[in-house]
Amino acid sequence: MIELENLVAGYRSFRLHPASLRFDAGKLTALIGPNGCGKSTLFKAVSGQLRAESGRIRVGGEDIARLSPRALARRLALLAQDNEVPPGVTVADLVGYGRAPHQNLLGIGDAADRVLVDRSITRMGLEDLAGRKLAALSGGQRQRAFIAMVLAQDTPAMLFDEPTSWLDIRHQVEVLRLMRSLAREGRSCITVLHDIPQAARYADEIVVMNAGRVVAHGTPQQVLTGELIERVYGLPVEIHPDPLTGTPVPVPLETV
Ligand SMILES: Nc1ncnc2c1ncn2[C@@H]1O[C@H](COP(=O)(O)OP(=O)(O)OP(=O)(O)O)[C@@H](O)[C@H]1O
Repeated sequence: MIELENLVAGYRSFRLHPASLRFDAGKLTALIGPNGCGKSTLFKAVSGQLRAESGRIRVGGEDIARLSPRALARRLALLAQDNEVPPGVTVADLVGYGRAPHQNLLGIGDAADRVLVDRSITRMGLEDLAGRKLAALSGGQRQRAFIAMVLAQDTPAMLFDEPTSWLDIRHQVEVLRLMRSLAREGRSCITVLHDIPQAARYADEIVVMNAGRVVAHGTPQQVLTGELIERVYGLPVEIHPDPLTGTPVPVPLETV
């Protein structure tokens, strides 16, 4: 479980308004909101990359301010939005880095680590690319390698910042299904998504942010009203049911 209690964090020119939220284990939550509203800032605070100015963040009941970076990395993994590609590193190396927080200080992994690395590579369909250098991969292949690294970290809490960007439609669906099954395994999973129909289909809950504030939190049916989408995104929409799942789909009121 991830709990935020009156969390304030940010930069000189941008600050999150005090946020109190609970992300339960077993649930996939989608974090949505316009560009620049503070979604990545929230993730940076929860993953310890950005110090909270006030308030508390608990992961699995423990205050992250009291955890070492290594101890936090054994509890929470983050797929960042912009991942640097270290030169010379192969897919298998990168996925192996996911095990680092669990290994001794010499970085020596055991058989169980290797099994997890192999399983993560397979789960992302990267078997044929395992020996290839990241720098020589396409954007989508690289994104899948970074997701595999998060899988190998095997933490009870996982944050994904726009995991479907760069991916073709089949790989998008696979990643959405993967995040759901990671949640069903008992983890707290939170993902930033810009595709609202996908968020509504796959997420158990949706958190909506606007201008640094959490403005709604609930099930897709509860949260995704035309009034809210128009207020938050400044775009008039009509809500239609998804033809397969019945979940809400905002349709912009504009014809080409
Ligand atoms: N390192 C930084 N230093 C100063 N300001 C920053 C920094 N990173 C982000 N910001 C500012 O904080 C605000 C929120 O940015 P953030 O990246 O959290 O938005 P976001 O909701 O994730 O946006 P997007 O959907 O475009 O990814 C923006 O106004 C941005 O310019």
